[in-house]
Amino acid sequence: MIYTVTFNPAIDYVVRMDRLEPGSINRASQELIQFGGKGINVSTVLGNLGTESVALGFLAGFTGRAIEAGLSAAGVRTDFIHLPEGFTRINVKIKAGEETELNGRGPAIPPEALEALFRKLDALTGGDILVLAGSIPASLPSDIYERILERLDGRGISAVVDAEGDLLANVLKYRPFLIKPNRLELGGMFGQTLETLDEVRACAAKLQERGARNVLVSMAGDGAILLDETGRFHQAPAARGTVRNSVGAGDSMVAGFLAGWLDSGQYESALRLGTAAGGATAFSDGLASRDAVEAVLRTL
Ligand SMILES: Nc1ncnc2c1ncn2[C@@H]1O[C@H](COP(=O)(O)OP(=O)(O)O)[C@@H](O)[C@H]1O
Ligand SMILES: O=P(O)(O)OC[C@H]1O[C@](O)(COP(=O)(O)O)[C@@H](O)[C@@H]1O
Repeated sequence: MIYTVTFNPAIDYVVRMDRLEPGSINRASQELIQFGGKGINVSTVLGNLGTESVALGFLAGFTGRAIEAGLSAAGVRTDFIHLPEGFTRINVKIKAGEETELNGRGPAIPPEALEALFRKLDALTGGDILVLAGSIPASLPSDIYERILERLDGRGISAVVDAEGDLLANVLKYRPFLIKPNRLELGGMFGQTLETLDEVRACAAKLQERGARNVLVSMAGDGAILLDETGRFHQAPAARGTVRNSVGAGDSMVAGFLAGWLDSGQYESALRLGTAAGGATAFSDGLASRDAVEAVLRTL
């Protein structure tokens, strides 16, 4: 079974307008709600592709209840821990020519709730896949992903980590099956702005040397590169289409990659389905549907 963990889910409130003027009243020409947070997006797109998963994590308040109801209406299995105080954040994504994002902090996660998550993770067994994705609320220690992988180490569970900075750097020693930084996040880990593909490849190789088995670097409209565990580089140009809303494109790529890998055991096919899912989300208003992914696949 695939389990996704989202420490800091979010309602993504996506608004479109011609122009954003700071300091004045801006009115949206279109608005849309997505039940998000990185692990949740991965579960949703996996479900759309016909691959079952269980979404784990923490929810609070009315926004948390809305996410749980929305996921279950979409047929996604969930097993969230409900926090006693606060509310799940609302992340505002403004599309006004360029994209501006305002991501909330999220509720505090008390030690008992964290312990409850650890107990759920203790039930995972060999062959399971665990996706740890997204930021963590400020109340948690920054080594939390590391602690989870330490606890699961040696049990035959494949980890997928989509996170930034130290959250990602500190798990590499546990040999995660897959990591998926985007180009900006990858460069940030080395204090560099990555301009050329050679620079991207060199940084991906450094993360593999530190322990990651497969390194998938997404580069939005410039596609992605994969350094697979055999040391081979694969390059995948982005799909072509009209971009509508790229929120969740990276998570969709992770979902497509996993579904493709489970189906074929081939990295090339996994990357192809990842590229199609990422593109299909970028070309849709919400996350990629199965039909949208299949339509993009036919163009690759
Ligand atoms: N503008 C786009 N055109 C086509 N494909 C895109 C576009 N944006 C994203 N994608 C696809 O989705 C993948 C992940 O997107 P990216 O924006 O790099 O991830 P993240 O959301 O994690 O920053 C890309 O590698 C690409 O395949
Ligand atoms: O946990 P973080 O890093 O704040 O990111 C959360 C945001 O990322 C998203 O999961 C989208 O991520 P991607 O665009 O990178 O795929 C949104 O749904 C959510 O608002």
